[in-house]
Amino acid sequence: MTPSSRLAAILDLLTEVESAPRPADAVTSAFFRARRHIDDQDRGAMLETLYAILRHRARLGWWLSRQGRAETARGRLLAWLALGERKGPDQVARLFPTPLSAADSALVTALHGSALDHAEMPEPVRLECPDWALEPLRRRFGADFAAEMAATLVAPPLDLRVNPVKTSRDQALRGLSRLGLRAEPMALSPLGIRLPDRISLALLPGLKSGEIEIQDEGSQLVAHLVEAKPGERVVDFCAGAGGKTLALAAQMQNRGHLVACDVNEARLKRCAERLRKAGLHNVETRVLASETDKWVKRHKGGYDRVLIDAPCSGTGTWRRNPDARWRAPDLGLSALMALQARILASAARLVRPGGRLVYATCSVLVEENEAQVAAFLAAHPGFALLPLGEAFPPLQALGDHLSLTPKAHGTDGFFAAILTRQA
Ligand SMILES: C[S@@+](CC[C@H](N)C(=O)[O-])C[C@H]1O[C@@H](n2cnc3c(N)ncnc32)[C@H](O)[C@@H]1O
Repeated sequence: MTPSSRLAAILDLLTEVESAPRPADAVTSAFFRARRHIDDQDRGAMLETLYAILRHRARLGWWLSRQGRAETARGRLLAWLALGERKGPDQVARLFPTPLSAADSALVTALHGSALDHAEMPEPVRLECPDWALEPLRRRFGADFAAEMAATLVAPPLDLRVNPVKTSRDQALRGLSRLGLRAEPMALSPLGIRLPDRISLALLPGLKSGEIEIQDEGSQLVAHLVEAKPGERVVDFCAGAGGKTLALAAQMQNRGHLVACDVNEARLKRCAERLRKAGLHNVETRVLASETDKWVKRHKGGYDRVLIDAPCSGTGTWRRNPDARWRAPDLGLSALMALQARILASAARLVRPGGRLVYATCSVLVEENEAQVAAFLAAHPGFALLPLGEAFPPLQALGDHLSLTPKAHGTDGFFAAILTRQA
């Protein structure tokens, strides 16, 4: 691609991402599937620019409205070229795929030479924090609020989890090094591998063969804390497309019974496909009508381990999905919290006496995490908190709950509490 045709494609992609109600990663996958002629190098460069623009969305919007421009994809791309790539008006005019209007040229001329951040920007704009999450995040992070928000604006490394049913971590590391890729074992997750450099996923044949999966270290640790053992009966209550189901089934080495439940049938179908590819066949997928589906009542006390990876605000995923912060949770925070409490109370019935319940979210908000667990324990005296270090000694220093954040731990934001049902 010439620089100009690449910019035209970026503008098309950005326009689609901004107009579609779906997450940016889903839109980009569909975009490139429909344009197989775009090679890996161009695709990588396009994604880099797209994600840089998404990470600066509020600040670019602030500059546009200061110049009296509407916040459109075209305006944002022009502002990015001037502020982020520091291109002058002549360069932008040469590169841009369509002629610049007088207003476009005026915009680029006005912005050229300025930094992306400006002293007059309100803090939520400078930190790219949406209004709906401002107060809960300030409460959660206190003096660390700005630093934690800044950490969500740094591109994350590529995290992989090895599928122990097909290979070992050492073997996978050797394979990556033979491909000339820098890869290191993760500090905390025993099956994790981190690739610090940006690479094309096409370079990883293990993804196709099911030997490795893409999974953030925090998500791997949540699955690890379930400690599902071969031969046990386990439920993944909010299994979705199966990120953690795959990890649990692999821990069980294909022995025992794992039920992957969700209210969303399409996600469970995707989960079943991924399980097949990974060579995991001890899993039953089950569509629930709601968290109080009759199936739950019929299987009261029937499972050794239950994982609830609850629907949540997703505030822990902003580093990987920078566009997610601009989509307020569909339900609103308080309805989401009420749903989490209902799911927790209902799914807890599945745990046998002496069994383990893990409540997890990819949120960093206290309301969805510690407060939710405290309310559950107060209402369910038959359950007790198992301190993290007792379940997995390498995490002892983290306190009673797993509470990960991008700044403090270099992972996505994840929460997990381990609860045991008294025998
Ligand atoms: C955070 S996502 C799960 C992600 C998944 N565990 C993974 O690791 O890929 C939460 C899931 O909860 C499901 N969910 C929402 N409401 C539910 C309910 N009432 N009962 C069970 N699952 C529900 C959603 O469909 C969604 O797939």
